[in-house]
Amino acid sequence: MNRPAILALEDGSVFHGTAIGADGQTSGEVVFNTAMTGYQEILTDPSYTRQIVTLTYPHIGNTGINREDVESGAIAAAGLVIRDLPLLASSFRSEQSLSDYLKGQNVLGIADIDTRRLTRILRDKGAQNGAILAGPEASGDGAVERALEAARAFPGLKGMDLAKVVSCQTPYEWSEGEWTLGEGYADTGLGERPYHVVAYDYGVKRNILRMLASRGCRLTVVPAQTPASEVMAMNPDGVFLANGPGDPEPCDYAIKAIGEILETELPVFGICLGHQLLALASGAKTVKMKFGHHGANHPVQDLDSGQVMITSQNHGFAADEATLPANVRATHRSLFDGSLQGIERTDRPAFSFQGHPEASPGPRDVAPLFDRFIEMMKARRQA
Ligand SMILES: NC(=O)CC[C@H](N)C(=O)O
Repeated sequence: MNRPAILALEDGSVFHGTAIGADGQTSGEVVFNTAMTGYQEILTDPSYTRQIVTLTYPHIGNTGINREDVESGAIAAAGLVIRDLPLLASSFRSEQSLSDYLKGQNVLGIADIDTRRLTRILRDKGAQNGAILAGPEASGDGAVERALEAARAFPGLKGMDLAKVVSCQTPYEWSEGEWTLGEGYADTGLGERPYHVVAYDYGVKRNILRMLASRGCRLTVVPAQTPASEVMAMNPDGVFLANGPGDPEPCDYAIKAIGEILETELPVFGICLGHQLLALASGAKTVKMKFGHHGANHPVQDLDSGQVMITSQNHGFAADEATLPANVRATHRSLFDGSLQGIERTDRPAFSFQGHPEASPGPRDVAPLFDRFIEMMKARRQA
């Protein structure tokens, strides 16, 4: 039996569809993602915390759910919006249906709505605060009004510090990711993995940790609010700044710690929220984008080589190129809207990227950025 669901937006738009996850109510910022694959990675990306994700590709759930293709331990998105849930999931790796997965984690989803109409609204008006009601909540008198009220009650992501909310609470070591001594990774005689990297967990995706580990890094993952002094006391070869949800600007603890780390000669590499925080700690400003970048085929240009890379993206804020101080250089730009996609410090071994070099939706064009971080750590050690 179909269960009803309602999606309402702050602008008054209402969509009636079918519940595919848990019953109840959820609210968040409604965004759209244009990737054709990767719904598991998207749902479990901690950067989607408090966001309701609309997938523009119409058939979602075809390959079911497996245990491996996850970026964290649980679904992070506040809800899922799709056009069509196939009746059958088919893959030799599938262990569960998308619908059961959502229900099992008490996450709401809505299907059978016109996601093209929804996406046009989000593109024209910008990301909207919204709410989903599902099951008994979505039927009967006043359901639409309740949904609209819940959508308008969501305060919006601007000013919301979520990095410290989703971060790990205690430090842990990470070593998953096959490491073989490859060309360019000279054995330093310091054991299996030669570089010790402290990774700030603002909502880190597991494949980032795997990609660092597979390049010879021993990782200590630390909570978002760890002071710089504690990180320095671990005597790392480099510091990694993770991706994460919410607005970077209110993360004052992170901006302060990164500022202190930048006073040393430690190599620093940031991805997404980590990129925005490196920019803020260097004196630049960040802005909220209209509808952000969420997809798996965004062209980004390397400003030095002129090369264009196909990249995965998931961000709603951006570092503002016009505010970069003299010691920060723009290295990458989006060819969709010209927004800043990468920076480097001219006075420090520190750089960052706005998109997701760890993602591999097909293209792996940006993966060499991980090698660049390794090279920086190697150079420091040889200096
Ligand atoms: N993926 C991320 O790290 C996202 C960064 C930040 N929360 C944004 O929306 O811009």
